[in-house]
Amino acid sequence: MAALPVREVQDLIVSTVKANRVTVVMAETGSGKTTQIPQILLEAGMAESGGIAVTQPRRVAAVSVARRVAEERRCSVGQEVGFAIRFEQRCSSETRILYLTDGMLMRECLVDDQLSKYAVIVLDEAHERTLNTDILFGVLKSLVQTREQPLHLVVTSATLDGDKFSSYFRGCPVLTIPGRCFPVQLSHLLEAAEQPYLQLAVDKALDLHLYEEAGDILVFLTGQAEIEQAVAEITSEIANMPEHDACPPAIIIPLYAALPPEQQARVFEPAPDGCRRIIVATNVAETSITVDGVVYVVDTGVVKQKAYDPHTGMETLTVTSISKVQAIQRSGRAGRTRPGKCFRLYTRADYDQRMPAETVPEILRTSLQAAVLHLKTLPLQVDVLHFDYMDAPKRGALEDALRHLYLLGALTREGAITPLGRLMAQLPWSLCWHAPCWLLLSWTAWALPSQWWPCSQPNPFSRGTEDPSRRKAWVIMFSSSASFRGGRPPTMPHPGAPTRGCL
Ligand SMILES: Nc1ncnc2c1ncn2[C@@H]1O[C@H](COP(=O)(O)OP(=O)(O)OP(=O)(O)O)[C@@H](O)[C@H]1O
Repeated sequence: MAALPVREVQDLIVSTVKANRVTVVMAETGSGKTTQIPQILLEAGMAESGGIAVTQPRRVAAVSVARRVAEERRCSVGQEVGFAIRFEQRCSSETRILYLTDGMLMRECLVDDQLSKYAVIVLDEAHERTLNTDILFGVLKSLVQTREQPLHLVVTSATLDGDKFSSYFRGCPVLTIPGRCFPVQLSHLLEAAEQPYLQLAVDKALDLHLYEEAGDILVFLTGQAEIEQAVAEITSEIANMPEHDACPPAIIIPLYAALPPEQQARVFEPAPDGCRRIIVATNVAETSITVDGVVYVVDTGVVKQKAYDPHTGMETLTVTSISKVQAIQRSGRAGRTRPGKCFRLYTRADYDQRMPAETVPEILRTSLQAAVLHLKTLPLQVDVLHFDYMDAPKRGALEDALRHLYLLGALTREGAITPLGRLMAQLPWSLCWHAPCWLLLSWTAWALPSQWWPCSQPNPFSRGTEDPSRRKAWVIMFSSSASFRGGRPPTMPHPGAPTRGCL
């Protein structure tokens, strides 16, 4: 196989990264940004004074890419190449290239705000514009200027606005690398469909399975319930095909973030001979990952995304149209190990006229109170009003968020986070539920007869019992049980414990 496009220009990449504190690299999906750039920089001796960290917006990508690069470098994961995600890290003092989620890199700042373990940080899939990535942009932009020991930042994506990124990063160079691995043939619906997208996607997957040549199929849907329904329908349709249709065997594989890691890993296991895999996934499969064997992509054009309604103050997960950037990323899951085809279940006019060019950054579609609380939990002393945002929220809205958090007791008058604020940041509920919940809790605590209290503890809120430490302990106990319902017992170490022992 010919060299990947990124390898063709490796000398240019090395000289540009060495000569600049920040470099933006744009290259087609599958051209080798995630797997090759860190190796190129390692081979050029750029990991001598520190390691190379490569951030990924999703855990599944961090793990699968680390495995691939370790395979290419003929080492075990955890030696020269490692990964660090919530609850799991495979790295050691030998590790030079570390793939980690952007949340994990943020938590590294907890112990070392200079990130002194790293000589190079690659912010991959920068177009995703998660809250964490946007904060890292601001933090690292300042760190590359101020850190004594040189730090190089590389920002990569197939689909970002190079000019905007360059002007944000003080006019840094933008390397645009041409060429892709294999061609991907795109097709759109000729006219708007009348069926719901779920039905369309199931029908398309069955059609491809029956009539197209060998190759796995990747179908994009929006969430777990839909995926389970699609998996059940495809499985039952294939099982009920009349024998004369000579339907070949197929394995149907779901993929979504809430699946246990060992089930997610099934996506990377090759199909048995003569068998086709049909993978039904959320946008966890949209960027970064290579699923060897995928030839056909079915793009429904929708995604489930966090949205904030300023009128109700509620955050909701809403099914909404993807952006053009996401459509390009989805089609880019084909054409990585062989030529591919992408079937878009929407018209060309929809793509041209209805789809937004880019995904709205998370900071602009999330509750600002939650975002500000998140910023305040960081040890970075972020000044939320003057932080160097790439797309800054309105100042008035930031001030409202600060005021509201102060009224909830999450911040002090000076704007510092309180212990209650830290608890609130851990709870799995939308912030708009906190005030009623705390009120209900206080009322219950005040009203309950003392013998009903757990473990016959005296009621810390009852009249006459004024022991503040007991009161605090009970609040912590209550909050802990709430956070446990969110899936993580409070006594466990924080999932984002930094990568101790790595590099
Ligand atoms: N697990 C894998 N199995 C087989 N081939 C792989 C695997 N991972 C990567 N590759 C090969 O390496 C190429 C480069 O992958 P890489 O993830 O570095 O591309 P990329 O430019 O980062 O893509 P994207 O923009 O989609 O993240 C792929 O196109 C594919 O040919």
